[in-house]
Amino acid sequence: MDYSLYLVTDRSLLPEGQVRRESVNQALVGGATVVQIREKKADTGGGKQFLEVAQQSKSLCDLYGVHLIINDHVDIALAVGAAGVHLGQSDMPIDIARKLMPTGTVIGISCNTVEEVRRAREANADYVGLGAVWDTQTKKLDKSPIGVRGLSDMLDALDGSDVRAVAIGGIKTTNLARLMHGSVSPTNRMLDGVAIVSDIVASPDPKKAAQTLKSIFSACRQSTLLPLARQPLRSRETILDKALEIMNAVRKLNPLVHQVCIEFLPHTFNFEVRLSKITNTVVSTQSANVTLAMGASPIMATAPEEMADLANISAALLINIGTLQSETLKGMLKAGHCANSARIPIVLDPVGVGASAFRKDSVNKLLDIWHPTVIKGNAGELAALAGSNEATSKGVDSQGQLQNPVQFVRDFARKERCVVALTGEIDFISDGVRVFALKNGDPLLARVTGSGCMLGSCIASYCAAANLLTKAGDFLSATIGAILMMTIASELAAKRATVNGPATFVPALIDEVAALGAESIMERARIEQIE
Ligand SMILES: Cc1ncc(COP(=O)(O)OP(=O)(O)O)c(N)n1
Ligand SMILES: Cc1ncsc1CCOP(=O)(O)O
Repeated sequence: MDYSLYLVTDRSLLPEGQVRRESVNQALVGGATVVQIREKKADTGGGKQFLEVAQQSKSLCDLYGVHLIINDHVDIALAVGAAGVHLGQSDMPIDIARKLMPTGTVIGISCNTVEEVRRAREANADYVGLGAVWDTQTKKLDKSPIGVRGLSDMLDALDGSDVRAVAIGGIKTTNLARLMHGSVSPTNRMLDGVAIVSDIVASPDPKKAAQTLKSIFSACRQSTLLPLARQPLRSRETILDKALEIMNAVRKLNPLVHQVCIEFLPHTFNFEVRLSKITNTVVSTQSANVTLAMGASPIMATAPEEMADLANISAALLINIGTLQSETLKGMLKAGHCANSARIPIVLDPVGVGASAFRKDSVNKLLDIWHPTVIKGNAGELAALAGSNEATSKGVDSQGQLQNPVQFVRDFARKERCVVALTGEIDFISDGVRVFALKNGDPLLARVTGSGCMLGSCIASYCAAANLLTKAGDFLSATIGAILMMTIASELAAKRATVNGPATFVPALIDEVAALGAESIMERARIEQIE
């Protein structure tokens, strides 16, 4: 059975003038691969009404060779010869339904926790409906939404089994790509399908809605989600060469602030990058200045209304939560979503995420809606995000150490499916396969506010350039390159005769960023490939 686009019906959501049969018909033309009859209104109207809807749907599905599933009612499934039933946790147990239904019947069950997935597996369910992923208007939820990243552990619990998995709840064309990216398990297990109610049923054009959902689903399964292990492995030298190539490209970016479009002149590599930044207000001048010093062009903007426009003219997005407020959070949600749609890299700097529940909830919300390209943080921040208590945050600073930073950074990158940069005395960077340790940097970096935020700006600028250089940007090299540039610039700045301490260090650092050449990087880079 092909679970990819699993339509769940609900006629109470039909737009005015639309009839149920035609809505299902259009969804089937658009590519729905399974249809589940879930008609709560017909349910309360008695078995006869539900039976009629099920019979009508069965003949329609037969026309398209698509499987029909009945929600909750084994008797109706039997009566219409449906391919299967979908059961809730408080419905008839799977083993009893299995006894009543003919051999080969598909039995699916709703799961909201890893434990429920384990039980479904033991009970030989054919598939699990994982949800609700997000809040939904279609049903009053009695349990909290799982969120995209929660799905990954549930998929992991199915590893090595034939049980298929579909996600349900709040899934729309606008968040499907994030769902597909963010839910992949550490063993590369992906969703087999997505179950949709309102985004198809309530649409004025159910055929188009189904087509769009199906094409996003297929594209995500085929391309973006190539197992990490299949990515080419890279040596230390190759990574450094690539990082230098990106550095050289960044050095040639035109620094004009008023440039509103991206120009790419391949023969000279003299292109202009506009970097859209939602950043904190403590260090925004410094962050803007370091961006300019590198050659990129910053735009500081937070209003949700302008995010779509900015994503179209920006080459990268930096999200820094240093001075997070409810209003800026809305802008961040929208900005990341628009950046994902425009396929520009997003760098997330989760400043002090472990310091308050508001920050933690907010970052989890962000990561449930959009997919970051790079997450950069200190041990306390990344531990808080990964749910580990090995290191903690004191305000925005980190306290305590990670026992095994190499394993931590690799596993976290693998889980989030992005590049992770763990900053500290030694910086560890991983794409989930390779792990690099960088040992550059002057201690003065830790004595001034905003050096981490400036680093976020550098990484975002390098990712912008990497994305412009090749379609599949090399964000691991870009992150390494940016960290090397910033930390080596700090070493050179600290040596300057004019630098007497933290206050004189910051302007010298920005000067060194502006002046730094590839030779200094080659000479000074202390980079080691650990894995
Ligand atoms: C594919 C899929 N997954 C989950 C559900 C929810 O089913 P259930 O828990 O039985 O809740 P109700 O549908 O009865 O509200 C589903 N229907 N389909
Ligand atoms: C039946 C069900 N079970 C969990 S969420 C949900 C409804 C999903 O509807 P929508 O796709 O409109 O969010």
